[in-house]
Amino acid sequence: MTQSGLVADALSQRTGHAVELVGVTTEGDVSKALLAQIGGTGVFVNALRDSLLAGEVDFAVHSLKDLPTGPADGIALAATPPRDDPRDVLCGPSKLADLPRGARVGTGSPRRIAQLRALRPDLEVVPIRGNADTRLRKVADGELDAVVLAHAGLRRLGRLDAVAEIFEPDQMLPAPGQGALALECRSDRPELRDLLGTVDDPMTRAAVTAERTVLAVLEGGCSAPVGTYAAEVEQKLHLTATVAAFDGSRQVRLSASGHPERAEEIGRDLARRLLAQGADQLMGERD
Ligand SMILES: NCc1[nH]cc(CCC(=O)O)c1CC(=O)O
Repeated sequence: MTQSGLVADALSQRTGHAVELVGVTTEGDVSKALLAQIGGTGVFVNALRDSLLAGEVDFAVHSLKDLPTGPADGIALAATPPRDDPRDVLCGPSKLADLPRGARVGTGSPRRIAQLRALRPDLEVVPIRGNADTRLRKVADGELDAVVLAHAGLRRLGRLDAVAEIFEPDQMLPAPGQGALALECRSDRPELRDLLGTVDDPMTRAAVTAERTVLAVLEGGCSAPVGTYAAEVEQKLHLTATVAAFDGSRQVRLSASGHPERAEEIGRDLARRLLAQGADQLMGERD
């Protein structure tokens, strides 16, 4: 609701149209199952798309990283607004290096677990679910020593005060699409698509296209230990991607760059190079 409100304000400003927020509860909001088990199949997305197709709402705002990589029938990606900070953060009493040996760190994301274990093999990683406030409360209550969350989500909720450390992409590569939003509408509404397109940012779209193509070629969802980060460097799109063993013992990490218009090709080539270096074997391993 918070991020949709921000998008509604930006759209009203650009187009002069009033935007009404309609709350839709998704399976991802209510299910207690770990995202590593139910994620990647659109649990935060499907109910919103059903609402679009039923004509109950005109457009939907998603966190782009929650979108499955495959296309959806009758649905168009009308805009990717300028991306927020894509990095992951540690919330707790200290930076990662200063946490005591064996500290309990909450995250259910195989990508974050694998990269955390590579940085600090001694930590006890504890799977958690729930929204950001629920997770932060577990630290405040002393149930956990720290949690890993996305900077973008915390910023939108006004909870950056909880951040102890921002992970640079060379320590922890974010999820494909992290920090970016996706505006979807029905593909049979070209005028609406144009209106929504007023908040589109082409460089964000190029970056998330490259990142999500890596994930698609690796056939991973949000449960895959795949980290990516693409950004503009000297007018080129620079992409880095990693596949990490779940126990943190090994990582394949590669980079590529090219013209932003070739984002998909850059992502596809990088994914193939990762596979050639054993990425598929790393992805198949659990514990
Ligand atoms: N899968 C949960 C999810 N989906 C989007 C965000 C917020 C960050 C974003 O918009 O990319 C989060 C929470 C998190 O990862 O901490």
